[in-house]
Amino acid sequence: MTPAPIAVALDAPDLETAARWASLVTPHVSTVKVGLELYLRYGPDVIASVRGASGVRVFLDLKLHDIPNTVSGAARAVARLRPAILTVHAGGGPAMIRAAVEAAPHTAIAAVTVLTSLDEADLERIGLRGPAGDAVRRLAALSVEAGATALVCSPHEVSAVRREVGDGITLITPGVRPAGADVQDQARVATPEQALADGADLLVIGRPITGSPDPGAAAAAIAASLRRAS
Ligand SMILES: O=C(O)c1cc(=O)[nH]c(=O)n1[C@@H]1O[C@H](COP(=O)(O)O)[C@@H](O)[C@H]1O
Repeated sequence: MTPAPIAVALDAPDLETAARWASLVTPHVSTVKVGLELYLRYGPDVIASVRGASGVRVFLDLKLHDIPNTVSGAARAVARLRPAILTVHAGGGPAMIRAAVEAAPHTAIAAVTVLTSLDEADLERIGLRGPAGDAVRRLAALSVEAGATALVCSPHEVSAVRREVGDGITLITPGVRPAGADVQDQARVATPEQALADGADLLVIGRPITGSPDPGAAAAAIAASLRRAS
């Protein structure tokens, strides 16, 4: 069976747990995501550990955000690990995004538009007035112009972003919760079925899978619900 278009966020406190989660979910999902918690603790070795024997695609979510020269060096430093995807913050601007794209030519640079944990009151406070969708579309357009081949947005904006950037750009949506699941610190959420129907290419799902007593079964259940819905 083809693995589902899901990146399981391995936000684990230790490498053993992350590697265990990765091996339990990889028959069911296409990708695993390594974020700041694991990478800052274990560094580059974490990539080989979670890739394991299966060779699953690894999404390295470091959300780089600095001046272009610094991001260029950082992207070059991790490019040798050959992650399939590397995140940068779109708010770093076009020159920064382009620097990452040029420094990691074999990795898809994914620009994070507006974090899915922010609601409109938060955006107002940080000076991004108006609907979240407006900021997301603006950041998406500038990121693609700067060479990003993937974008991260919430499921709420994914159809508008698809209209903005067209086909050929990978749209990645965190903020995904199965019906009835706790939204925790996410603000702009939808179900996996809805996110996919609205045009997402890859769903980032963490705690609804890794917080389950049986992460393999939780991943398999979401993958099956996506197959039924498609
Ligand atoms: O870049 C990301 O992956 C990301 C962007 C964003 O806007 N929101 C967001 O939640 N994420 C990541 O997606 C994952 C979501 O995890 P859960 O909320 O546990 O499903 C976390 O690893 C976040 O770091």
